[in-house]
Amino acid sequence: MNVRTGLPLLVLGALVAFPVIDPAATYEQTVLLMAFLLAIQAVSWNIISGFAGYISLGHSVFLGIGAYTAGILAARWHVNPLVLAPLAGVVAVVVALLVGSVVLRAKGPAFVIITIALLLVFQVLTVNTPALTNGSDGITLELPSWSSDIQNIPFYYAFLGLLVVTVGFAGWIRRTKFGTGLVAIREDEGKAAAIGIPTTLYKNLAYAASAFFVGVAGAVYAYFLTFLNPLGAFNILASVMVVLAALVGGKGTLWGPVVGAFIVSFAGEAATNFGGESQTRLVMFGVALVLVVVFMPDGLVPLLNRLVARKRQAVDYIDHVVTVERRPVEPSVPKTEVLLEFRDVGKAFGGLRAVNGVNLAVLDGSITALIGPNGSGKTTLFNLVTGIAGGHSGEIRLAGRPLTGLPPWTRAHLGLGRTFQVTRLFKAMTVMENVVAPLRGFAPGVLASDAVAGHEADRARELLSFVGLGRFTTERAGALSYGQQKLVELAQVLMLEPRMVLLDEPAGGISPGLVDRMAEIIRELNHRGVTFLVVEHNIPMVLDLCDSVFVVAGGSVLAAGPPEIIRSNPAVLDAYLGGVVS
Ligand SMILES: Nc1ncnc2c1ncn2[C@@H]1O[C@H](COP(=O)(O)OP(=O)(O)OP(=O)(O)O)[C@@H](O)[C@H]1O
Repeated sequence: MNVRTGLPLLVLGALVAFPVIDPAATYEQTVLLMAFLLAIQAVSWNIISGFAGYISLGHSVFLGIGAYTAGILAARWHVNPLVLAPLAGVVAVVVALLVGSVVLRAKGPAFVIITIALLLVFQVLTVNTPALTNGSDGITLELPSWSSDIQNIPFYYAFLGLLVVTVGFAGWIRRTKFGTGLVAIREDEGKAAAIGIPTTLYKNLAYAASAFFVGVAGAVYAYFLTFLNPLGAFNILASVMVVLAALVGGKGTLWGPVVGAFIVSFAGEAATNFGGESQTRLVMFGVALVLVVVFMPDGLVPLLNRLVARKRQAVDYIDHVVTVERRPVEPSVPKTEVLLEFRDVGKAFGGLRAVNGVNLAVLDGSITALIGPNGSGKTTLFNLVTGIAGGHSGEIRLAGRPLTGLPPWTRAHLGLGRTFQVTRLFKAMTVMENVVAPLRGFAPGVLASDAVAGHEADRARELLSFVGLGRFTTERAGALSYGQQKLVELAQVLMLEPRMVLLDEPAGGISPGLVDRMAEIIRELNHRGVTFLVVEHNIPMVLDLCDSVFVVAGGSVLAAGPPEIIRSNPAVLDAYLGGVVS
């Protein structure tokens, strides 16, 4: 057993034993159970905000919803609120799904503000529905059914048990394909969609998953308090504490929110005890938030992890050298069928016509180039094909199927892969995680499957060896050289088993040796049946590699044909190629 599993088990053992050893320590039990409650919320918050990167500043809204669900029903049905706890969790999930389908369309600061507004909306709702909630007078619940001798001990174990389950749940999510998808969304949502991850569904499920245990805990909390009112149940300070806990410990990590919740709870308690007035607590949280954001933006757990990793790196440092395995390339077969077609496609950004009546056909099995001066509309055409940009005129078809209206992930599932001009790997993930992240299709079973396992992991290893990076699987993607990142991005796209790959400047910014390797890989993949549309400024490479070339200028196709013709076309030479063609 190592420190990572041994330490939590040791702490858990001590926490389980504590009330047995000292049953009369009511105050300490209360402090601890409040820390457990904060940790349950912070770990849950971490699913939507730490993993997926959507910062919810009003997350304790689900605590209030769980508490009110249990409070209202317990008062009406005269049942123990603990029995209603699972139902409270389900109600929180239903609210999260309903609310999430609207609020998760917003991103960044807009989403943060909406989540605060949500807290206030529920506060106003509970005040203004007295028939259901007893309005601002609140709901008084029956006292716990057990003897006052043991007082808080059942609540202590209920919250501790819930915390263990919540941590287990969050840890399991992080290990699944769903969890990897959430981290991909956090790192680069557009890219995640382009590699087949249905981002809208993932975000909604993450929001719902982050609400369940908070709702369950809300029901237990209602019984613990035996009194509920709108201001207490939908409290902004309680929500800020959840965020602070996750930030202090390290959002996005499994244990960070737990560690942070204990630190924040104990510090808050100390401020209340020694600070004189309750305002001390507010000032302290405000100052702590600023200090954490400025000096420890990643939180405590990642900081400790980095310190340990730095030591380790000094011992087993690996030299970053790409080994190139040369493969024979046979002549490709003639192509006649159209795979990708643009029919009179136009796209304007305000008054600027970036793409203007483009007609273009990429033959199945070909390597087709799209060249043109900077700003001529090449990347915009790629964005229209992959669905990153919409709102165009005309029609784009893949294998005869119109792509209009399809989200980027469905286009990826149809066999459309794409690399980016500036590589867009998920830099915080390992090379392996990056390569297994794409989804070739979506079925509910995918969500729960292991992120890095089985056939997919084997295939990823195979692809990484193919591009010459087999030994970098455990390396963080951000630590690789730019050229290596380009190759990993290509391996990532190949996981989609694409029919067609759009390459945006594959040779841009990489060393001459890697340019040759890249051309060789493209040729070999083409020989295996992959069709390419390549945007590239390295004209000698393009003319050598491609079967046909489209030249665009000012958003329109200026010339098209095989490389020999393009090489000698006076209009093309004039507009673009100049002296670079050899
Ligand atoms: N999101 C956007 N909003 C406004 N204008 C844009 C946007 N994207 C592209 N443009 C403009 O559209 C035109 C075409 O840009 P695009 O990036 O497609 O050209 P490009 O041929 O790919 O250029 P480069 O070779 O430099 O990458 C440019 O004038 C650019 O400024």
